[in-house]
Amino acid sequence: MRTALEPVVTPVAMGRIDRRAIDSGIVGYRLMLMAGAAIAASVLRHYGDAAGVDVLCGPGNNGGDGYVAAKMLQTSGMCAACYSLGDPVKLAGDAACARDDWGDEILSLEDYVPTDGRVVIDALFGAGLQRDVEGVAVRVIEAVNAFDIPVIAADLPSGLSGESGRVRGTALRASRTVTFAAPKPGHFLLPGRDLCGVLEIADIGIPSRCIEAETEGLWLNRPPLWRDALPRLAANSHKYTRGHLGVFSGGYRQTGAARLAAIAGLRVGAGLVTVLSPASANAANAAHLTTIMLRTIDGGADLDGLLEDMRFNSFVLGPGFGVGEKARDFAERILGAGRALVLDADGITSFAGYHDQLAEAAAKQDAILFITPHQGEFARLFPQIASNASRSKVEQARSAARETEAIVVYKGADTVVADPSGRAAICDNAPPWLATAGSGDTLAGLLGGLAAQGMPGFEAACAAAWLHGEAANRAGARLIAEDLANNLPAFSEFQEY
Ligand SMILES: NC(=O)C1=CN([C@@H]2O[C@H](COP(=O)(O)OP(=O)(O)OC[C@H]3O[C@@H](n4cnc5c(N)ncnc54)[C@H](OP(=O)(O)O)[C@@H]3O)[C@@H](O)[C@H]2O)[C@@H](O)CC1
Ligand SMILES: [K+]
Repeated sequence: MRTALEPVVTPVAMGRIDRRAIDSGIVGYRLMLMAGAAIAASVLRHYGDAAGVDVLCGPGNNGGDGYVAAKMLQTSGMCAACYSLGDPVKLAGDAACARDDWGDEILSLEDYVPTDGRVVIDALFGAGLQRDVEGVAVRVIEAVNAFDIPVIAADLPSGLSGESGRVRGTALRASRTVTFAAPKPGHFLLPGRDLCGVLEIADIGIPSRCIEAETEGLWLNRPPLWRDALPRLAANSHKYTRGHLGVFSGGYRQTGAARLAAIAGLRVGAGLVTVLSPASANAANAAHLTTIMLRTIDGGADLDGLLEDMRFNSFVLGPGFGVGEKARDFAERILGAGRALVLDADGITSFAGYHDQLAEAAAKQDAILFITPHQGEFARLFPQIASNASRSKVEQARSAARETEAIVVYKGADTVVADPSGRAAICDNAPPWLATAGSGDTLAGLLGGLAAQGMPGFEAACAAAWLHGEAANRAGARLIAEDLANNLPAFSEFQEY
């Protein structure tokens, strides 16, 4: 069974999706009934033997979901109590219908105290959170977090921005989050992912055509997004049809990073991989290389000579390379010769303050530039984008991709890939133990190896990030970077996902 692409939609786009569904004849309150039912079902499934449920209801439609869930749980025989933030008489529209259908006592949120054995439904704020949480809501959120009782969040843990995954003042820490129709960026971007607990995506009867009409080129990074673009071996494939990856080594004492990248590039399928080493580091590299070849590249003239061989079609520059003019010069020569370049680590830092020069080089015909910054490198290369904290990691990566004509792999436990056209994907499969020395070098090699095989840029970057996480999961918690390449899955395993 081949599963479909998984779109991720912003809260604003979700509002448009709701309106499309309602305009097509679906009754708005019906959506709220379905949303409340999904929350109630989750409570019964996971906490059915709790002593009771306390439903914390906000002043908007998120609160409405809470009243619906409370009614359904009460009808199922569970003891339910509703607490309102503000005067429930002021509720309007569907939320007012839900309050009336609840029809039982509504207590003030001021009077709520967490109670052992009971479950909390968090229906204070969802997609409509526009500003920092304040007042009694802060006190209650902090009390619930401190009490450590099960919390089921309606749509989003209250206080979490569905757009950016950031906390607005304070936020509840949920055990489970039930969202509706499609996940939001805040469910995957950190710290949001940690605050959501287990994420459930409930079908509330919104037709998929309404979701598809409003998706804005953002997906969860999963194999359906790129598996059809993976390199495929044909009976007549030979090593040169599988591409030739060149990985630049640093000096005598900085050679390991390049070898990690080179091994990953070979393991992911590049036909040939050559470590491009300064003469001073040849002995160190030669002592450790077998299948991977070695060639001396000291200066620009050596590199120009190598670039005359069109079979060298992809390069990794940066791991252990050193920061400075030489890295900039090499990157510009490679892009100028119309090759794929993965600019990583020192390669990225070398362009801090020279960002326009990089964009100019990336615009050269046939050049494909990948930039793979972690947070610190991103801030060095794109200080203005990074300092705009109101924009999500997705939006920041998109801006960086547009500005540099590059495919940006903005790394972290929530790696975001973005391309200049605005397509973007969020990765959620990286285990915490992937944060280890040499992990980034391996990712750069995977990407260089896929690019060498001619995989289109956006898909190659998404595949590299996902494979990197998958290999780490397979290797387990004692992972060191050397293990990653040996734990890559065969492509055939998920081509039929
Ligand atoms: N649309 C649909 O069809 C469906 C929608 N569904 C549900 O609706 C939810 C979205 O509902 P929503 O748009 O009413 O927003 P919601 O999250 O309830 O918050 C808005 C209220 O909170 C207030 N408020 C905001 N920030 C605040 C703060 N910091 N501190 C204090 N107050 C603050 C804000 O006040 P205002 O800013 O207007 O003064 C307003 O009163 C969505 O997440 C999902 O659960 C489902 O039923 C499925 C069908
Ligand atoms: K909520």
